[in-house]
Amino acid sequence: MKEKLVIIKVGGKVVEEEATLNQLLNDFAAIQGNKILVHGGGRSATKIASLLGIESQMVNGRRITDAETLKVVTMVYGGLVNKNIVAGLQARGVNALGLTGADMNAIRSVKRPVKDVDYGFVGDVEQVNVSILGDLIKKGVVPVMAPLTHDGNGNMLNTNADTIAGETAKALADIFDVTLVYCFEKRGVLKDENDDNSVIPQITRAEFDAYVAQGVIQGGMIPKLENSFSAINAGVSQVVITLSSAINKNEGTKIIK
Ligand SMILES: Nc1ncnc2c1ncn2[C@@H]1O[C@H](COP(=O)(O)OP(=O)(O)O)[C@@H](O)[C@H]1O
Ligand SMILES: CC(=O)N[C@@H](CCC(=O)OP(=O)(O)O)C(=O)O
Repeated sequence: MKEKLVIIKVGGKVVEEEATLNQLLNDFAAIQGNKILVHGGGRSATKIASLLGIESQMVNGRRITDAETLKVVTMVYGGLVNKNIVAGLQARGVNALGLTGADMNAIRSVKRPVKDVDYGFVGDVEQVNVSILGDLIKKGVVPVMAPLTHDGNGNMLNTNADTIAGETAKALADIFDVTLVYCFEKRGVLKDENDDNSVIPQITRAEFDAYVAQGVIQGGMIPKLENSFSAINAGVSQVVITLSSAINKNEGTKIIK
């Protein structure tokens, strides 16, 4: 039987606020056994870019990443956000190791080809290094993964954190029994975005398509669910979308194959 592995992905709004981040780190520290934390930080990058006079542009939930923006996201995700989380986990007795995709060649990607949109320095994941991540985890190390990858030719690339979590979960499902939890500031996928009591407890692909057609599910929730279905159909045992303070509770929206 495969050992269990829990992968938690936490989004930008939670990591940017001290109180919600601290709560998440407490809850993450309480998880027993093998685990990985994948973080975003999109909101922090947008704020710091703005302070530097760089305007942010998102298309389909993805950041248009020109050369200057790439410098900002590398500093913010690989530096500020990642190291704050690593230090916070170390303070809680978790042996966290911060990684971008370049570190130990953890995730290699290819610059997204220009079709309708030129996303600039955005990477599509090609390969997750299962042996390196597996070895680290089996040694008791807890990887903390930033939403950055590399192309193997010396270039960093910006990669959406939901995708990092989904692709890492899929790759590690070869050697672990993986549970993937997307946590954010809402209680799950909602029937009415403004009503926190309207959580959809479980969702199939067909229901997802219908909700998108009705406009119930939109924006950043669409790629999050696309990543979720991709993971559950590629051998990940469980995928859940839930509130960041509920990662250890049996709540939120469960993705059904
Ligand atoms: N039906 C829905 N239920 C919950 N959130 C939704 C829904 N439709 C759209 N959203 C939006 O999706 C957002 C989550 O996507 P995103 O901002 O990419 O998350 P993250 O911060 O985790 O990366 C929510 O903040 C919410 O505004
Ligand atoms: C290519 C791309 O869009 N990358 C994302 C990476 C950060 C991210 O995904 O952060 P959240 O989880 O907080 O949204 C971005 O720069 O916004």
